[in-house]
Amino acid sequence: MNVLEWPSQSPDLNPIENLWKDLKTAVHKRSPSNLTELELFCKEEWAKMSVSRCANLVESYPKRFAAVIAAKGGSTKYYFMLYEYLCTLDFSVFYFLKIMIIRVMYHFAFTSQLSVTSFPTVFSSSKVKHELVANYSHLFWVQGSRPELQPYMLLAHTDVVPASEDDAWEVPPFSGDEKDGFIYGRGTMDDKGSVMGILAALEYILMKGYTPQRGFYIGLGHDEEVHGLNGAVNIVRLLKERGVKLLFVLDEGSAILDGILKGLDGPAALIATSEKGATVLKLSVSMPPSHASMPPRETTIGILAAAVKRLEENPMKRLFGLGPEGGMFEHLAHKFRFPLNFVMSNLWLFAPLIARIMERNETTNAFVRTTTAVTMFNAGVKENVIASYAEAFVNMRIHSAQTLKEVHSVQRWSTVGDPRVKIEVVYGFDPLPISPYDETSFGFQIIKKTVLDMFPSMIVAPGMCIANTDSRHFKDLSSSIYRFTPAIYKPGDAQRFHGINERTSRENYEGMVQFFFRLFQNCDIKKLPDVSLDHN
Ligand SMILES: CCCCCCCC/C=C\CCCCCCCC(=O)N[C@@H](Cc1c[nH]c2ccccc12)C(=O)O
Repeated sequence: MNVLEWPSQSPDLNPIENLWKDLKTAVHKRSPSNLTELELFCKEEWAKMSVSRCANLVESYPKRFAAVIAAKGGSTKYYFMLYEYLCTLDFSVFYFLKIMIIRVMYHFAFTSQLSVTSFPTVFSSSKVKHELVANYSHLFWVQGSRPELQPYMLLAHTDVVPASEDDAWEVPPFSGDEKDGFIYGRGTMDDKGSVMGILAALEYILMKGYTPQRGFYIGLGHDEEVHGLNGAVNIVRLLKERGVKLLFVLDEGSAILDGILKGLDGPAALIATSEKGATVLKLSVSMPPSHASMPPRETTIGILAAAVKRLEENPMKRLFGLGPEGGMFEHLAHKFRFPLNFVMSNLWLFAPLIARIMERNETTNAFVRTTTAVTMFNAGVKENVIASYAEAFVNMRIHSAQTLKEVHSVQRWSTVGDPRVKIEVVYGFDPLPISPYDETSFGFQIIKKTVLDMFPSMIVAPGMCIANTDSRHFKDLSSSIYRFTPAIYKPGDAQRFHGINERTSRENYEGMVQFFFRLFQNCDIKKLPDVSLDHN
């Protein structure tokens, strides 16, 4: 891995300076009267900063960069705009913000350079066209020798969710250190492992002098963890403008599960043919603030907490067997131990019983229903003031047998059930269509063949992605969207996604490179392999 220098600390080049200005102005307006209030207001105002404001600042980076080069490293107009604020900032109070933004900058510095030196053949080959999209996402076009063949596309993303060194990681989360055969670090599973696997495989295949017959695209998004609205969405826009239609799309979202589905003997490669829908709701309660010595019978916090508790105590209805997860378990049925094999083969009868067993575990519960997760709760400004405002964010993942509209109405009318709780929809989309997986589905069968080339006795079945991926933005470009990473996950690994000790084994990483190396070649085969889903 090519580790770059830290980005310049020039104020012209650091978007943190603009955010500090915003923060300072906002906090100043609220006139904090002591240190506690100052800290509180800072945190509240920081939480209010919009993603689009940050994205705009980051997007202005190339302009600033050009201005600094033009000034031969000297000051630019950007510097003078910020200078007065810089002079007044208390660096100790803002230290944690600074660290956060430096990390973001470091990330962008890495992704925008994308290791040209690590993949010299990729970046110098006449067969590969590389372009930056929305400044930080990458689009590669690898030209095939037979332009009449429809291209396919591989997706991955370079951005990650935050990780804190205070969270008891076995090795620092941004070190990329190897321990006992595992590479640790934020992003190793989600999703820098795929980025590196795809690029390393491309590097090798080009070095080998192989010319693919079927052209393909590689899209590496930079903002998947915040919905892909700049990266994936703009890649799709570009491809649409160019009239591209894709034979299939392959993204993260499922894997080889070994021991995660209880009762299943041996590992199973689950190629997800769909993904759940999602919605984020904001619940809020407002009332006039008052003195803590004369509390009203109910407070904003109490009302909202009760609504949140109702949401947690009343999960959405069981839908197991009514979506693509039904097909998944039926395909796997013969690999389950008795009596589960019999039960799984007869979901029409036993689905309600299996649902009750599966809902006991948080990973398998996600296949049973639309899930409800209360992820943020903010309220109160002072310990002796009755909070005038309380808000909670609820993140729901919608089962394929339900719609966004249905979920919204259930929450509004039955579960929250208190008109004092305002419900706003922050974001939402329906479950994704189910991609084909029959014997004539080129994408599915080629992915399956590639898995079987590597692991001849592996059971391969259509699966279901319980989270969300950038591939959902590609549904107008292809009806064959698959989510699968050739990594083997064991019990405990699911908790490493967005959690602590995210890691990938050396074997998984090697497997990733091998998989894509073989996939590039398998996509050139003339006739689909004669395999059916039941033959493994
Ligand atoms: C979530 C992991 C479950 C683990 C299950 C165990 C099996 C592991 C097999 C495969 C790996 C799954 C990979 C999932 C990729 C998830 C990518 C991701 O995290 N995307 C975000 C997108 C997102 C960001 N904010 C929101 C808000 C609302 C909906 C979606 C998103 C995500 O799904 O959270």
